[in-house]
Amino acid sequence: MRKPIVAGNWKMYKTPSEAVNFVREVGNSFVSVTGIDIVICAPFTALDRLGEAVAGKNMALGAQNMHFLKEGAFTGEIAPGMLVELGVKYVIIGHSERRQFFNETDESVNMKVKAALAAGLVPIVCVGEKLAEREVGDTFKVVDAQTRAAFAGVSQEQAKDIVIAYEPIWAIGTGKTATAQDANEVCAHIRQTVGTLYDGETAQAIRIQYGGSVKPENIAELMEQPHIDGALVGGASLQPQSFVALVQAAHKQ
Ligand SMILES: O=C[C@H](O)COP(=O)(O)O
Repeated sequence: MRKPIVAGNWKMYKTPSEAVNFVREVGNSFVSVTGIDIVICAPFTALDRLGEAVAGKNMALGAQNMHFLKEGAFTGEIAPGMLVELGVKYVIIGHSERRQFFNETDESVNMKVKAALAAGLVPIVCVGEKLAEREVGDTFKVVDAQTRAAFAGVSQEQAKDIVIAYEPIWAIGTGKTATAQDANEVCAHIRQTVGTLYDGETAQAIRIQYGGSVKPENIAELMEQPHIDGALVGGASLQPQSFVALVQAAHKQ
């Protein structure tokens, strides 16, 4: 039985004080919630104060990116150990916005996945096709290649800890969601790919989220699907009431 995971990806929104106010407004909503992992992936600048704010609130902290080296002369970059010291548990790797705007490649994604695992962070690895790729029927081919590349050189034991987020790029921030059935079909294919890389047990253990215009209104149907274990949520995770509603709707499944 895979534990569901709902993660908010705040992208480049919220100052540190806005982030702390969010947690204050969420209050104790999640304190007695069990059986689901609840994660906030905040901007780097908010992580320190958030670490204190979420203590005892049953929310884990995530970052949205990191460098693959432990340290070095890389102006503007953040190393895995810097995140660990702030109490960060998860890190999004290879989000399509980073692939599109910041030259993230399958190779750098793989290096970051390995570095995150080595540092004790749980990578949330994003895969997903562009609209043009979907239209020519290449969805499976694209997610298959991205998944294989991301897991290259990762041991079976480590692979089980990785979370994959399937995010069709055309559904991000557009209000267009893949149908729950279509999303499930792609997640099933990703699971199958993991199975060919490792084995059936690993494929069954790995958690796969869907992302792309997820809202409190559509999360339940997505979570009902057998291969969807959670959601990576952008816009709808920014308001406390909406985030609480997302977790509640996801948790009923
Ligand atoms: O990481 C989150 C995704 O990019 C989805 O964003 P969205 O929920 O605003 O469509």
